[in-house]
Amino acid sequence: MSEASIKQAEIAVEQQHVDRVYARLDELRAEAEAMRDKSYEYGREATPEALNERDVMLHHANRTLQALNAESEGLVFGRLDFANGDAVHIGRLGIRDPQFENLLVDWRAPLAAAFYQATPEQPLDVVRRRVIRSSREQVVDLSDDLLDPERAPADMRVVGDGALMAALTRSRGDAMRNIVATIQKEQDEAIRAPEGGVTEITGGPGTGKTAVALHRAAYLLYRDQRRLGGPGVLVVGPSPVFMSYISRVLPSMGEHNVELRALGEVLDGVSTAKIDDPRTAEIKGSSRMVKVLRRALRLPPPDAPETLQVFYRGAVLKVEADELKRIRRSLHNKGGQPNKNRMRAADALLEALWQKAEQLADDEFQPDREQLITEIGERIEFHRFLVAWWPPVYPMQVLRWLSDPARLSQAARRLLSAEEVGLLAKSWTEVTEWTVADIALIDELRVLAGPPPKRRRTEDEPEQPPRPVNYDEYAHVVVDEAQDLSPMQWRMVGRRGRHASWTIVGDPVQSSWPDPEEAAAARQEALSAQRTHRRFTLRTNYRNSAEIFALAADAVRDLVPADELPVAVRTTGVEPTVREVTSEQLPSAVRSAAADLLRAAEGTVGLITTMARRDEVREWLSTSDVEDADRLRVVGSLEAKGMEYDAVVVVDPDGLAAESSTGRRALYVALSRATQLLTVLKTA
Ligand SMILES: Nc1ncnc2c1ncn2[C@@H]1O[C@H](COP(=O)(O)OP(=O)(O)OP(=O)(O)O)[C@@H](O)[C@H]1O
Repeated sequence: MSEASIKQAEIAVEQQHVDRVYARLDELRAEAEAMRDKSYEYGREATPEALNERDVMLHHANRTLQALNAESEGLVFGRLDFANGDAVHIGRLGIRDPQFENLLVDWRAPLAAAFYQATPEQPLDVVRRRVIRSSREQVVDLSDDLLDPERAPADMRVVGDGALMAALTRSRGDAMRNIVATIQKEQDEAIRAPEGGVTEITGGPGTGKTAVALHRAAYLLYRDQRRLGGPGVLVVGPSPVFMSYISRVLPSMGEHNVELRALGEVLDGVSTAKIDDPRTAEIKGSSRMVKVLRRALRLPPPDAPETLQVFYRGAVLKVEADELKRIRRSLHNKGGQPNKNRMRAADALLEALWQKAEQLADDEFQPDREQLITEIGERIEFHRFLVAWWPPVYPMQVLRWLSDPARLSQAARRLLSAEEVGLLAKSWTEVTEWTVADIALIDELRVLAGPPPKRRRTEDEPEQPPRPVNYDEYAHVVVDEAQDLSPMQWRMVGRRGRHASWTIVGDPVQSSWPDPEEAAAARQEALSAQRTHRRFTLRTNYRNSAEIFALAADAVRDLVPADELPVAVRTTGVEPTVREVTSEQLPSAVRSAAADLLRAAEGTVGLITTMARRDEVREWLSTSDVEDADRLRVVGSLEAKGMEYDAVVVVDPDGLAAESSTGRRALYVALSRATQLLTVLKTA
């Protein structure tokens, strides 16, 4: 038999099994739907037991349906043949036949671990590992590894080679896919590491850190649904574009209950993707800001009254400016959140008024302490004074107040330079949209100020759903592109995982944060409650061709020891194109490079340029009639973090490297985004 017909015969064998799996899937789906319908009937009897039973049944039925209805593509993707003649099929779910025999083993189950861990050196009783590729319910390709030829039966057929290579050369499209069929051993070790404490996964571009982090989340959810289910897992990443890029990976594995949030979306009620210029972002992210904000909250609000004067039974009681200042200082010195100290502030003012009254007491004016405090405390004018002098503070309003350079200088004395004060004040003047860096400051202020009193709902306002107040209920937090979190962002994210276990993935070489030591200290503080730290390093770059990665690595060779850079496994024989043009020629060069790559590559084409030039480059392309422009994405260097495109044009690499103090690293990120083709356009 020819090799092709052997393969066809083996495909037919696997197709039979795949058909059985899908038939059983239909049965299970029908059973779950029947259970769901039955649970509604239970609900009609309103006894507490019946309602409770209904909830349990409904929850179970819905979860089962969610898992069964996950994308059916690639449901069965692997098979292991063991030395004792047994065989199991591996898939995205576990499915048993009515006799409870395994038809399909969930990739996360212990029995499936050998699929990822067996090697020719350590075959773990596996003779043949088979990767099965399907299109919908049809098996289209197979690829085998013969791991233990000595123990293989004589009639065992081995077909195809390189399931991984085949997966890597396929075009990627707009959304990241799951890699369950081709997870590699070093990746699997990180995915299946125990849950507790901190699991840190580092590695260069394209080593699968994001993929591994998401598969780890799916694995942990499978292992401990009870603890991690519900809103138990939070995944934080750099940008909404990135979150949308990775958003299908977990649902494709049947996991829907994971919160994915970009750094600009971590805080409820406000969401932004706007990025400050590098210098301003650097100041806003620095841990010096904690003190600046603390001091800002101690300052009197703008237009606070300077004296307090009350007429009481014929006497004028007056608390002067200095004394009011002293009272404010002593209230703050006692600690506590200003919003929780409003009653204390009222008491302190009334006490000061009583002391004035006591000083004025004579034969005719005989004030009584209790009486005075009750009487003045109930007056509307006193409440008006209190609201102006010690108002409820709202985090965003405090930042707006700091657009006044004089006020900000006071809060930032000896912490920020005059230039830094100028930049911040300017960024908060007439804000129409907050920036990603502002979100961490707003969150810090939320905690420092305490909850403001609840505004009374007007009748036509809908009731808001209850929100978590302290955000610390997550059981597991995954941080992606962790090298880019500023100290203030570490504080914000750290608050979400006070009692959680953590998976942290990143690559220090790709960092755009200028002071790594400061960020490391903030990160250590955020994770200070964690006792266990385990580390994994991924060393193989699965994204770029070797030719593309060699050029990308040149951007950082003198910044990093060579053995800290990953190794790209795929050679294509296609070198990146580097072209030099004049500034005048650049717009047309960009248009023609984009058009060339759209013709040459399937899937997405990314144009990566400086943050400052992004809109201009978009403009150049919008006026051209490039075909297939819906496959084009124009992004600034920071927005390219974590992203991947089939082909990439890097526009003005020197400008990109010069854009910030970490520009060379940003250039390394930009040059390492392409899976197939790369064009670099330099300006002379
Ligand atoms: N074992 C694998 N099988 C198939 N594809 C893989 C495998 N590992 C990684 N990939 C693919 O390689 C690409 C890069 O993976 P990923 O984005 O997770 O890398 P990363 O380390 O997070 O990269 P970066 O640091 O550049 O953001 C993705 O397309 C991913 O699906």
